[in-house]
Amino acid sequence: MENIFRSDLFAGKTVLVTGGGSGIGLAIARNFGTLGARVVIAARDQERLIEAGQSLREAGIDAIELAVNIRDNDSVADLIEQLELQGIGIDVLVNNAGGQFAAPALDLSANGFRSVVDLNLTGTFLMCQAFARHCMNRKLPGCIINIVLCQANGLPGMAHAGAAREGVVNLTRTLAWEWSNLGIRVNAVAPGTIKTEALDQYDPVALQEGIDKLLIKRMGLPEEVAQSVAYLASPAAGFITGTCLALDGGEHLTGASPQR
Ligand SMILES: CCCCCCCCC/C=C/C(=O)SCCNC(=O)CCNC(=O)[C@H](O)C(C)(C)COP(=O)(O)OP(=O)(O)OC[C@H]1O[C@@H](n2cnc3c(N)ncnc32)[C@H](O)[C@@H]1OP(=O)(O)O
Ligand SMILES: NC(=O)C1=CN([C@@H]2O[C@H](COP(=O)(O)OP(=O)(O)OC[C@H]3O[C@@H](n4cnc5c(N)ncnc54)[C@H](OP(=O)(O)O)[C@@H]3O)[C@@H](O)[C@H]2O)C=CC1
Repeated sequence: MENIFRSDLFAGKTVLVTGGGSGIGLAIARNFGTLGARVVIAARDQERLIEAGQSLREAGIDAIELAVNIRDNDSVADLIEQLELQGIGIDVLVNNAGGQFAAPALDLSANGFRSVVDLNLTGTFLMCQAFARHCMNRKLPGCIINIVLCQANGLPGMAHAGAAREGVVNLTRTLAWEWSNLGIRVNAVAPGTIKTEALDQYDPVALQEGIDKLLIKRMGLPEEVAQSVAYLASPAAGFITGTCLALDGGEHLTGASPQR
């Protein structure tokens, strides 16, 4: 996909992408790297992360891999501490790590519900808070982009994820208020169905039914998410905060993918 941005747009900036070792997160990291940024990718699976980092370096991108479990506050604090010890300042945080499993609400165990909220909502909050403290230490502004999930019309079959992601959208608005005086802009991007390997865990028939309902009848591409994120992090979006951009082929109008 053609990149519409200037190749030195993020020169001198460092971008941290959680879940940057795969799928959408890796596309986001690659895009920022192509636009001149140093990128830090962080996730749990170190083997996959190192492979992703190598692929970025082979493309001439300055990339660093670090371990993090965003559900664990100590692990989040360790990540930031390691960056600060290495003298690396983060300018842009992309909270992309997340996920869920499909299950009807009646079948969800309390622990299953909790684990998805813990990952997507609490984990995102912990990363945001650690980043805001990092910005305060540096006395520099920052930018947060939270990747959520198209949930505007409810999310049948994924009640835990819908609730958690709507929570992140509201968190995005609240943090935009609270941290405006720190010069931190906070926005979200809500992708619909995006073509990544992670979709293999979903029923292909349910996925196709969802796509058939869209106004733009195809899956989105990770690179399309990456370019929207780059826009929101760029000076062109300097007057935008507290918003959530739907990137979903119209799914926020037509409704979510059908329940299984
Ligand atoms: C509708 C069509 C849409 C079709 C339309 C679909 C559009 C898709 C758009 C979105 C795409 C993506 O997000 S793609 C991203 C894909 N990647 C992922 O989703 C992976 C992320 N998943 C995870 O990280 C984890 O599995 C996560 C869900 C957080 C749970 O982590 P934990 O380590 O806590 O997991 P565990 O300890 O094993 O389990 C905790 C509890 O959750 C329950 N649990 C875990 N996996 C389960 C499963 N597959 N099915 C049932 N229950 C499960 C367990 O039984 C436990 O409950 P008890 O037994 O009661 O203890
Ligand atoms: N593909 C799609 O259609 C859509 C995806 N999304 C969202 O976009 C994001 C990326 O999805 P996609 O690339 O498709 O899927 P992936 O499964 O490839 O991405 C999820 C990433 O999150 C990381 N991750 C999961 N749990 C944790 C954790 N506890 N701590 C740190 N990192 C974690 C994973 O790495 P690791 O396992 O190594 O920790 C992985 O890199 C997710 O939040 C997803 O829900 C939203 C809408 C649609």
